[in-house]
Amino acid sequence: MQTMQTTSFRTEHLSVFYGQYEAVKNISLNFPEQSVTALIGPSGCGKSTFLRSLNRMNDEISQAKIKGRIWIDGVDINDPSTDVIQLRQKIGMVWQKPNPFYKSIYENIAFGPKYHGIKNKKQLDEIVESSLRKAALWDEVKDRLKQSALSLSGGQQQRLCIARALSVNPRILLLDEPASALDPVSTSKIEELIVELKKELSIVIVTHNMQQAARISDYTAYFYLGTLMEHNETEIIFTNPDNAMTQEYISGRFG
Ligand SMILES: Nc1ncnc2c1ncn2[C@@H]1O[C@H](COP(=O)(O)OP(=O)(O)OP(=O)(O)O)[C@@H](O)[C@H]1O
Repeated sequence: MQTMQTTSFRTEHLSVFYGQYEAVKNISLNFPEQSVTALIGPSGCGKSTFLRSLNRMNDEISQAKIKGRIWIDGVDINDPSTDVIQLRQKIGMVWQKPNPFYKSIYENIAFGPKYHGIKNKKQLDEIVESSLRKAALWDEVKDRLKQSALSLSGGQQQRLCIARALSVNPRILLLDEPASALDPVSTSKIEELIVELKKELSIVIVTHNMQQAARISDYTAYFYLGTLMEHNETEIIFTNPDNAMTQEYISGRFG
């Protein structure tokens, strides 16, 4: 019998600075396995900054610095010995705007596995098919794998980007408003997909859509001005939050 791979993932007193400005302040948050954690809060409160730091995307921003720790399976991801490419294999990310490579549908998915050394065509074919199936896109593209990824609709491109992230077998998926640029039908497909994917992964999603957070997440973290105001099971946050500001935000009274 195959045993489920386990992964522990958490931040400990994490702060993120842009120069002197502290955009994320001392946040300790645990991301349980096989669950979705939604990060919510008004514009500019540090959600994306926090999310990007979770797989070191902030490394690309020269003035961004972090304090505190991010632990994956007991390893500090910012330790100098951490290989960032390997880290991003374990912790995949999908952005708000679909960003497929200017390549075929097949090559978008095969790119990561090839980069990590898989050369066998049959093996690559299998990975492409299974990744597209997991992203609920296979049936729509199986007869046009050689076509450009840019020939797909926006919603299909976003599922392709999710399939691309899945192709290297991540343990964690970071999603930064993955459906905000999509129509309602594509949005509900992405939401269904997230609920399906959490059976194997831990997912962290930034969303401005309160209904979406309530529908798909197990835990919700409410950010305000860079601090974590409240974190709890989503049901509690949406029915009986501790903090009056959380209540006001989720009921649309500010933000
Ligand atoms: N590259 C950057 N350089 C300097 N400051 C930045 C940078 N990126 C973000 N900030 C600042 O950090 C703060 C947090 O921004 P961030 O984008 O993380 O917030 P957010 O909650 O994700 O906002 P939104 O919901 O509007 O996407 C903001 O004040 C923003 O102006």
